[in-house]
Amino acid sequence: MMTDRETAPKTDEIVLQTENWNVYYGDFLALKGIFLNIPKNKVTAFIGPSGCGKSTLLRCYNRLNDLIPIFHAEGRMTYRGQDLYGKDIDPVQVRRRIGMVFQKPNPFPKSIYENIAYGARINGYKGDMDELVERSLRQAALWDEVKDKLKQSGMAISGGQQQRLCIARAIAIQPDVVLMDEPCASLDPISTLKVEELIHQLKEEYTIVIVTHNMQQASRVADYTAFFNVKMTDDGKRQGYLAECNATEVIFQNPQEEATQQYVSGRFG
Ligand SMILES: Nc1ncnc2c1ncn2[C@@H]1O[C@H](COP(=O)(O)OP(=O)(O)OP(=O)(O)O)[C@@H](O)[C@H]1O
Repeated sequence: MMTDRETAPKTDEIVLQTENWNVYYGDFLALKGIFLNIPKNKVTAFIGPSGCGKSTLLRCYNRLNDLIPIFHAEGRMTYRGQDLYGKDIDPVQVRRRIGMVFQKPNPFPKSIYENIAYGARINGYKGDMDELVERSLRQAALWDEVKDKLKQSGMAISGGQQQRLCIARAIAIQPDVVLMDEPCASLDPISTLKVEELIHQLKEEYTIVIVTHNMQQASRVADYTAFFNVKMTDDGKRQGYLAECNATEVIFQNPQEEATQQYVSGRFG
């Protein structure tokens, strides 16, 4: 059996690193002993059965769990070598560098243009706003579909377009990392493929971590895949842990752990 320390990719430049990371909700230890490296300009997918802590870990990376009063974490999590949970770290600044796209598209009830411009403006963007809006929408592969209706509501477009608008909004503030929590869960197959193509392009500029329940999606988009699992504790609690992380083709074709093999071949989860 591999040790946890051996589960992380080592060859690439590392952007996010966790060492012996434990997450509690109240006194419930939801995620235990995570050692994981997230490499630069790659897509890392988190897969695993429900409740294994994929979203919990993802939300740790941009301090989003801070908003949950019963959350607390132990261990070390660094972003480019800096302690993400250090006393002098401003979570708002963290979220500027490490953006997030959620499962359900959540555009602001504002125009398509303002969906991009608003965040950029409150983040102090001083450049040409028209240019930023166009560039962000182009990067999100949405420009051609919305260029003639920038003043229309961002909520009056299809779900797939809304999700690409949310991605455009996330990248408009020029983050370093984009976290995606099941970004295609509410999309039709064609929109899903568009978002997957987009993820491929975005990794040229950004580091991406994606939670997905869709194993085909992980195999299509991810360079690395981390398989999380749950185990029953003696007192009957379901505790999440990182079973294995490796190059995606290894996880899908030649995993080291029996549970990974069973999960990727659809035998549980
Ligand atoms: N806000 C919260 N308060 C208390 N417990 C929570 C909270 N959020 C998550 N949990 C618990 O933490 C564990 C991990 O949940 P999490 O949502 O991270 O798992 P997941 O792998 O993303 O699951 P899914 O695939 O179903 O979305 C679960 O036992 C869950 O019930």
